[in-house]
Amino acid sequence: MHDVWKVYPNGVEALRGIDLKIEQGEFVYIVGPSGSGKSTLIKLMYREEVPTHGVVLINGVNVKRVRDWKIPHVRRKIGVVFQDYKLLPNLTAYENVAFAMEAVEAPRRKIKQRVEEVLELVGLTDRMHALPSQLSGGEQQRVSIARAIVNNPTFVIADEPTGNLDPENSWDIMYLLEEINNRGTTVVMATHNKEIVNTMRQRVIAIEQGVIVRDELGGEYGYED
Ligand SMILES: Nc1ncnc2c1ncn2[C@@H]1O[C@H](COP(=O)(O)OP(=O)(O)OP(=O)(O)O)[C@@H](O)[C@H]1O
Repeated sequence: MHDVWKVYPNGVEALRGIDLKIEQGEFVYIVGPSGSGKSTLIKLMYREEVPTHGVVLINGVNVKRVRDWKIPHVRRKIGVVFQDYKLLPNLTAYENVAFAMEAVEAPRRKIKQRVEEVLELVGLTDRMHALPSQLSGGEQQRVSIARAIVNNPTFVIADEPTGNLDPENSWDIMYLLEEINNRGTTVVMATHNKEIVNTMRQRVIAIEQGVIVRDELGGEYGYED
């Protein structure tokens, strides 16, 4: 990101001059007080929002210049994980993950093999025919991680992935993200979880009022909440 500003239509300056480079294979936490701009920064990374000013490059592609019809092509290389999972309620765990491959028109014969592979990685082989409503929060988040990685993205973005989970399930999710990162995938995660950031030391970028105030390798959470 080069001098990135995001001003919402109501005049709120959510980001004010962000300069940031994340290399392939890094693990980065985005921290900061509520309303400081973390989600906005993350939305720019998966092209949910475009900058008001400045340049966002994802894998070398300027997201502002991407035509609408090409957005799915850019997103294919990005997996996104949300606090509230965002699974399709009428599809099973298996179908939720398969849907992400169908959306990018993966060959039918590959879908079954790959979906079963990622569901095994997240430890849900025996729950794959359950609906989201029949799964615990931790299990639902593991389905959403399987969905995020099924197309072999170059990076995974997680916006408070442990926000709705108890400590044990939160750690399970973190070990999965660590495993995904160890395989070479870049992971960017916005979080309020002090214990996780201070235990699993990684690069920490702190934002306050839309400005980067700290960027440290092996950093700490640094706030009291
Ligand atoms: N769609 C929107 N329209 C207008 N203002 C917005 C919009 N989205 C966010 N904002 C504002 O932009 C600022 C940054 O919001 P953002 O959601 O990026 O913060 P955050 O750091 O992720 O907060 P939290 O930790 O509470 O999730 C806030 O003042 C927020 O009210």
